[in-house]
Amino acid sequence: MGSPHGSTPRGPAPLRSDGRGMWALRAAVRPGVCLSRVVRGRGALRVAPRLPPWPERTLTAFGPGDLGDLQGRGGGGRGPRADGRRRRAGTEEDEEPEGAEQEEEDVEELLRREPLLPAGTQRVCLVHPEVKWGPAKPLQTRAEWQVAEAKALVHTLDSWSVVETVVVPTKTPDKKLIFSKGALEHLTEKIRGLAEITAVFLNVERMSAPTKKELEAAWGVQVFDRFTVVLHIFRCNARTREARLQVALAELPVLRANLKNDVGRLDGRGGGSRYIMGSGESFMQVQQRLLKEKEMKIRKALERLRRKRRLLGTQRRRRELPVVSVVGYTNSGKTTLIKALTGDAAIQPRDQLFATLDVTAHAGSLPSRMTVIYLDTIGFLSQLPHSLIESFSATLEDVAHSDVILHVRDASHPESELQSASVLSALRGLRLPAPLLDGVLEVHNKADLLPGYRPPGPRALAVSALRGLGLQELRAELEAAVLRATDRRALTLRVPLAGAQLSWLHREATVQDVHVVPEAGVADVTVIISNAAYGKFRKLFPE
Ligand SMILES: Nc1nc2c(ncn2[C@@H]2O[C@H](COP(=O)(O)OP(=O)(O)OP(=O)(O)O)[C@@H](O)[C@H]2O)c(=O)[nH]1
Ligand SMILES: [Mg+2]
Repeated sequence: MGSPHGSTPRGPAPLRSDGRGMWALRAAVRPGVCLSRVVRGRGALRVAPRLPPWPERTLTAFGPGDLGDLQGRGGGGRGPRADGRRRRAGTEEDEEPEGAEQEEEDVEELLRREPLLPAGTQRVCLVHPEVKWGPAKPLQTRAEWQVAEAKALVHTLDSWSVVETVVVPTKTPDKKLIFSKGALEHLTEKIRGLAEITAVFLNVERMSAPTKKELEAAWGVQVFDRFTVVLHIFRCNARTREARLQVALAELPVLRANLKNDVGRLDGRGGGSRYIMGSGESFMQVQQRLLKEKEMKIRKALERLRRKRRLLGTQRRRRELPVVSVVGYTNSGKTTLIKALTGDAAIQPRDQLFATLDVTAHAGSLPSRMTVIYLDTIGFLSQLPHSLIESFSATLEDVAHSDVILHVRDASHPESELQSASVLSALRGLRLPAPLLDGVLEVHNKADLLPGYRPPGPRALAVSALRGLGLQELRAELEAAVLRATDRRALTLRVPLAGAQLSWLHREATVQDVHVVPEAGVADVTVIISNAAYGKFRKLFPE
């Protein structure tokens, strides 16, 4: 993406989840953002966003960041479609295969299905198993921050609230028996006594189906794990078609587990293994087949979208606008920083987890007036199952194809180091090209909350996106990084007005500014030029 003038080609980066259960998500360019014109040179880009109603709060996402997508297509949800269908004549897009229309309708129908969790008010008792000792102890995180993050997840959902929090020591949060017998009895007594609660949020990554069944029977209310709650948030916040499909894919393991539970219940009444009349299939087999078919449909629809995105990526590369992916832990200030760097008044950062689920692209200019595209991405969160990451993995491809990665850290957060380690570990899991990973720029945001703050290490910059502090330095650093990554330089060259240099530069480079000095018969020309072209220029026009 955006690798002007012969930068190193980068292959697609196969994705894998990292070992820490970190994840990230990218969806599609926000619907309703219009890009009027994209060309090289100055003043080329104008973004006129029309915001859809945003959810109250976001974690992070990566958009395809495709300028084609900015052209009012953006994708699914409430916006115009980004569904892989042929839209414009004269592009490289393939014709839709026969029957695609019907398939699209089937998928739409499938996406209309009921959410996993019931709509409406939930008064939640948050149960946090605190690992006190043993190998499962998280390396750095303290219980209160895990609890705070879990509460923030719950409060992200409309009309959900945490009415009670219980921290229970455990040695084995990932096993079927999460609690010791005594602890479970004590907990059950407590939960049974909380008449006002409607559900329990057990703050473990993933609960097995038998554990869920057992706890629900003991406590008399539904029990959700972190995976289910995050999935529900995604489902509520997903706007684009791609995000919705990815949520549907991520839901499948839960549906399969629920099916086993349901059939188990039926079996208890002697019904689960009965054959459906005449079909030769048991109830369980029919349901499994339907889920398999659903999975195939979703995967096919996603593949169509991704093919489309790859094509658009090729088109964008031709337009030669460099791309900066802005990544970071949720709530670190990514969206606020992009707003500050681009002056895009329509961007609305929210103090809420997973507010940014759909990736959006925003144009901004750097000191030499070079236009860059900032991709706002979905945030990272620790302790989420790999299957969730895998479902969303394709949406991270754009980060692998960007020119520079800007890692935004919340320097004021007590767990800033841990968050940073999680993000870097997730980025490593994306198997990004080495130069991209090595060149990650780090900004320590929210410096306004830490008077006199100096970031440790030479490569980090302290900024306040909210107060506009440190942005000049950041823009200069970004420009240097973009030029490095795209193998170009920004120069001001003095050329004779009578010579062929000026027209050569207009042809072979991006002329940003021409300042004529008539009395000397020369012009000072500011250009962004590839190193190769500059070599040619010097050969043709020696100093
Ligand atoms: N004090 C202070 N607050 C900031 C700063 N930057 C962002 N914030 C606040 O931090 C909160 C989160 O900001 P966002 O820009 O939405 O963060 P994000 O990283 O995009 O979050 P997600 O999209 O949810 O991952 C908002 O309430 C911002 O006002 C800053 O420099 N200083
Ligand atoms: Mg955001």
